[in-house]
Amino acid sequence: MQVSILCGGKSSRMQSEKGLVLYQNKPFIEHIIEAVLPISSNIQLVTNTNDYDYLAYRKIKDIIADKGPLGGIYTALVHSETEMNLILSCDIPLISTEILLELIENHGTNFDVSVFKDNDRIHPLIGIYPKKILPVLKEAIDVNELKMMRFISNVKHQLIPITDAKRDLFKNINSVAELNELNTNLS
Ligand SMILES: Nc1nc2c(ncn2[C@@H]2O[C@H](COP(=O)(O)OP(=O)(O)OP(=O)(O)O)[C@@H](O)[C@H]2O)c(=O)[nH]1
Ligand SMILES: [Mg+2]
Repeated sequence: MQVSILCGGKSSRMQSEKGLVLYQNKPFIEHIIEAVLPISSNIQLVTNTNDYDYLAYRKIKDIIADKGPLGGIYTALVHSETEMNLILSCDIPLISTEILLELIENHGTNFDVSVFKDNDRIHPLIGIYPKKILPVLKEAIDVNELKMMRFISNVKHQLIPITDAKRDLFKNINSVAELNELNTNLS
């Protein structure tokens, strides 16, 4: 299974490349790769900068620039060699192999997209996406309808519930304040 990590955002809240900020002295991206490796070493990073060149995984640039995570997923799927794809954002340093396996194992074959849902929200950037949804993604980009939630509602999708106890694993860290809190509370 192809795994794609989206590293193409503007990091405007973090103000430095989000995938490379440190949690427990290790860049976020390396935490994520570590969680992924027991599942697949077929990893590609969707990034528009050279900041990730030190990592020995394939880097690909957004085919259509500035289309947000949806555009990143589009690029990931165009380059993917497998029908089924695990898509991850670069700002989830607490993600674990176990929870990713839970997603993969619960992905029903009669659904196209599978994403986690907790009590508050859906997590579209920890998800299973098939190559066959590429035309739907392209259409969304063409009409500039870039909201992930809107996109998901337009495809056959499965919401996989997660318990409150596991919620922290999904924490996405967007700002310096959130990063400081993470490093203070959880290290
Ligand atoms: N490839 C690609 N990934 C993107 C793009 N925009 C956002 N992402 C990724 O999508 C995930 C979630 O995006 P955001 O939380 O909005 O990240 P961001 O845009 O870098 O940060 P903000 O500027 O603070 O919103 C992160 O992994 C980003 O790297 C894009 O245009 N291209
Ligand atoms: Mg953003």
